[in-house]
Amino acid sequence: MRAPETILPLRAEGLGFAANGVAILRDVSLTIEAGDPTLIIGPNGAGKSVLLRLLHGLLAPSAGRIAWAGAAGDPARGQAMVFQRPVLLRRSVLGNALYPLRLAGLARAERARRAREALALVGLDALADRPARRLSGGEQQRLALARAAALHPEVLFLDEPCASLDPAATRAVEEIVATLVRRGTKLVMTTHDLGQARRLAGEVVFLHRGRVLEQAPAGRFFAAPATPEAAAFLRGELVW
Ligand SMILES: Nc1ncnc2c1ncn2[C@@H]1O[C@H](COP(=O)(O)OP(=O)(O)OP(=O)(O)O)[C@@H](O)[C@H]1O
Repeated sequence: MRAPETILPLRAEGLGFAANGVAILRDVSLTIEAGDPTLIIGPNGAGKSVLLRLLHGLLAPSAGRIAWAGAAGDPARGQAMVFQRPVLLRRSVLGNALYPLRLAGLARAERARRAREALALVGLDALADRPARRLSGGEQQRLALARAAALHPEVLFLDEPCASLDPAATRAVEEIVATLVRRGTKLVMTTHDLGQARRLAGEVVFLHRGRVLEQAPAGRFFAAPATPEAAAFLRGELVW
C-alpha cells in the first residue's frame, strides 16, 4: 500500500560531491518526477553511483541540496536501494526479507505477509528456508530486490543491479523490476548496459565527467541526443 503522501518530486539543486579535493560531481540540478523509470547512464567513472548514493542519502553532498516533496513525512521511509553486489545477512532467505521490515517497525503478522509476498514476486518462495549466502549470484540479487520491495517504497534506487549477472539472471531482474513499475514504484536506476536502458527507461539522465549533460524522455534521447558527448556515447565511442 502506497503512503498517502507522496515524497516525489525529488529535486537536486547545484549538487556537488568532492572526495580528497577531487570534484566527482559538479553543479548537478535535476528533478525526478513520479512515473516511468529514470535511467542514469554515462561512461565509466562519470559519477552515476555517487549521484545515486547522494539522492538516496547515503552520501552527503559537498555543495547544493536535495529536497523531497511531502516534507511532513520522513523521506527515508519512502525509498529503498539495491546495490550492485548485495550484502546479505547470515540467515535464511526469509530471515533476510523479514529483517528490514522489523527495523521499519511493522507488526509481526504484517512482516510475515509482506516478506512472503516479496519472495513470491521474485520467485524465491520455494527457497525461503535456505541460507541466503548460499544462493547463486542471480538469486542473491533477486533476494535483495525482494528485501527492498517488501518495504513498499515509493522510490526504488537500483545501482547497476545486473552488472555481475548473466543474461538469463539479468532478464529475471528486469521482469521483476517491470512488475514493480507496473505497481507504481518509481525506479531510479544506473546501468552501463544501453540495451537495458532502452528496455526500461521512461527518461534518461546522461552523466559525463560529473555533470548532467542531458535529461530527456528516453525516445527522444535515443533517437536524437542533444549533445555530441551523448551521441558519441550511444555510438560506443565515448569511454570517459
Ligand atoms: N567515496 C569516494 N571517494 C573518492 N572517490 C570516489 C568515491 N566514490 C567514487 N569515487 C570516484 O568518483 C568517480 C565516479 O565514481 P562512480 O562510481 O560514481 O562512477 P560510475 O559512473 O558509477 O562508474 P562505473 O560505471 O564505472 O560504475 C570515480 O573516479 C571513482 O573512483
